[in-house]
Amino acid sequence: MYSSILRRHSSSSSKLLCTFFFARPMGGGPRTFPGGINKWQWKRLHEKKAREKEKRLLDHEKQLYEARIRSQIRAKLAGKPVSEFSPDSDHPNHNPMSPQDHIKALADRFMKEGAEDLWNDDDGPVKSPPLLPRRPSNGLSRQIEPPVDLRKLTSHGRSLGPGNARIVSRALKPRHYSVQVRRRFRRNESSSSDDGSDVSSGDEFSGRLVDDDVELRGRRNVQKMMSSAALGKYDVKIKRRVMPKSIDEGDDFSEQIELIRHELSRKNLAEEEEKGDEESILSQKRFDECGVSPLTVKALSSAGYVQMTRVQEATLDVCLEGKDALVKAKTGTGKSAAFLLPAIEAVLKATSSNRIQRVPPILVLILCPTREIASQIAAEANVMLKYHDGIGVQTLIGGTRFKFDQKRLESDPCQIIVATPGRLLDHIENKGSFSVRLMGLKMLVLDEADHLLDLGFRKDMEKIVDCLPRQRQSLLFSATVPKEVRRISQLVLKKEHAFVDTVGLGNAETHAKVRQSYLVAPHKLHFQIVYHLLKDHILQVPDYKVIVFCTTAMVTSLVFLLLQEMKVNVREIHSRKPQIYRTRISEEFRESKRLVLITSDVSARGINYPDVTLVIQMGIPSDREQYIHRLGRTGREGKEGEGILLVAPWEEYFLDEIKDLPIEKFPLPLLDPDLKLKVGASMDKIDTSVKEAAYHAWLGYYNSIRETGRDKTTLVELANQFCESIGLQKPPLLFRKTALKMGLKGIPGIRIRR
Ligand SMILES: Nc1ncnc2c1ncn2[C@@H]1O[C@H](COP(=O)(O)OP(=O)(O)OP(=O)(O)O)[C@@H](O)[C@H]1O
Repeated sequence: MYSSILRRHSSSSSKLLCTFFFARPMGGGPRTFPGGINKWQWKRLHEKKAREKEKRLLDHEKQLYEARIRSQIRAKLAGKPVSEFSPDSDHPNHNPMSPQDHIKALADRFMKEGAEDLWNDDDGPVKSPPLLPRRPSNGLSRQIEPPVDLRKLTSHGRSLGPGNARIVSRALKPRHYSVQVRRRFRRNESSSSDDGSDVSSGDEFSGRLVDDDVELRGRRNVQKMMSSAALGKYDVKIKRRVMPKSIDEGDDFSEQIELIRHELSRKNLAEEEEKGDEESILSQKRFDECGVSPLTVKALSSAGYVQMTRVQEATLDVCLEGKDALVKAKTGTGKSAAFLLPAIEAVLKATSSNRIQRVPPILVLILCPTREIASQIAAEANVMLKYHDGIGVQTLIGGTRFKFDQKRLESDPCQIIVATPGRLLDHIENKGSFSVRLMGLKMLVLDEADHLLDLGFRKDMEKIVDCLPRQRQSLLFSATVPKEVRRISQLVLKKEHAFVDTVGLGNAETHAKVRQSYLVAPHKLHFQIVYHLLKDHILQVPDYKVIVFCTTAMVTSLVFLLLQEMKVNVREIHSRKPQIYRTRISEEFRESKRLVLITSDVSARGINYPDVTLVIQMGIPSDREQYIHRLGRTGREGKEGEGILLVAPWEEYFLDEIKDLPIEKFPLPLLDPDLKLKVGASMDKIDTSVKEAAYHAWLGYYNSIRETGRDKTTLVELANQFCESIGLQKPPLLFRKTALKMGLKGIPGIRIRR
């Protein structure tokens, strides 16, 4: 209604204005115009006509342009100079052209300005066979595509858009593309291409700084270059490239073929080398070239570290510049040193300004999800600080005496703190002076960042971040960065942070050198299968070192006792063990060989046990990320490893979450008939209280997983199957309160304690 009133008002006011205008001649132009229209209507009419004329001209020009391009292609096909042809030449000569000219014609066509508009689906950018096959076929048409000439064609100094680049040939090596754009194309092409040689020269593993903005621009570019206007039927099809027999006569191609062969084998070799390089975690850069303190370099080299790993190389510059960063790199690739190096530099920088303060500030705070990781990082920091007098590192972790922490903080006020969130909060909330010291913080690091930003830690994290100064640098590191975490990371990071992804979108987050498989078997066979797998592995790998992950602490304890009973050389680590015990076992396992560690998820992330040969996961992990981190305990530092996931048939749904990873289904092994009796006899020796605790924990674990916890009746049935498999006659009693909390009260099969 408002708009119609407005319209009416404006038309009446313009009428008024016109009357005003034409009532009094203003000296320019007639009052009335042909057809009795007024000046404004006349003006609008002419503007419209001018626009239409302009459009017609443009259309005409476009047609001419297309015709010109077509005729040029015909001309090149005919092997005549372009100038000889006019767009409407009546007798286009389709003489066969030389192979070089043929390719040059193609390349030229796509290098013309606006050529992206000439490409359409008929040209088959993705589906068409690559111009340079790995092995040249016998057909001459394929053999005569010397990459040397193609490179010559690009040296015209013309800028190729990525869209063109994928078409012209990978042999063109468009070095001026940004890494992320090239990667995108390689990924797109990888499924259809058996070549991919050029694009893979973009280091798959090497650091990729993906500024969000740049990423977006890259994507827009791609879209632009994928324009779909067409050359239609005039386009040069691959079929036409077949060399007519006549051209063979008198021409000796043997030299050229030899050249191509040589070129291809050189390329294949380079590819192999690159592949080998990709699997190595080390980069070409040395620590003494990277601008960190010589004392740190000295400490690193005395610990045997000379070259940086790829993640270290990719992140160091960004971190040293003081930018916030979110870093994703595969497990076991040296992320700890990647954040410790800039952390030490931050301390050096802050202490060089040398303001003597009564209470020295904490300059770097490193947060980790488990005590083991915190201790490990502090140990690594101490190695790097070997020659830095006056710089210290301390841990604040649960499981130790709070008072003891306080005494250490007072007697040795160090600049770097490595902490678990819970204990850190205790200090923040209980000791005012600690919060004051935190106000000088320069750098916050979150190791295993996705886990720390997970629901379990989120509240603590929010409280901690609230107590920190806003003017600080924040670094987030993890091997897995789910989309949701990227969003939540804004809680800690500045908006304009860098995202350094050394894995690369679409690439597996696991190591190629780690063989992954899964077995599906009913619960009652799980213990027998695990024993069989261990025995088999121990026979095959003399220096074996195996980690078996269990779903919960109490199930871990049960599996440990069972395997110990069966004379396997085992140790256990889980959250129900005292910290001092955990630390001792952790150190023992780190140093040793020929040992099996049975553990819960406390060892899933961040812990560096060198040379683990096999990781077995009994039952599904809580999510995809946890699977990757557990598996990441093997195949560290670019070494080989193996991972086996053992699931019950109803857990198979989880495989969907990891279907993009290179995991294969293995058939069930042939189990020794005596094994059932052996397992049964050993199980009988285990205390019932351990089994009952395992049942409760099992129920709690699967109840907490969205997919399995939904259908309570099925869950309880499955729990009772587990119960049978561990040799319990009846499902253990549950406290009413617990059953209520878990939503299991009244579910058939649940027994409530009276
Ligand atoms: N520059 C280097 N040269 C040689 N070895 C290195 C280098 N940097 C780190 N390492 C070693 O690589 C191993 C793995 O390092 P680290 O534990 O930091 O990996 P990570 O990426 O943090 O793994 P996770 O994701 O499991 O936490 C360690 O043994 C570490 O000492």
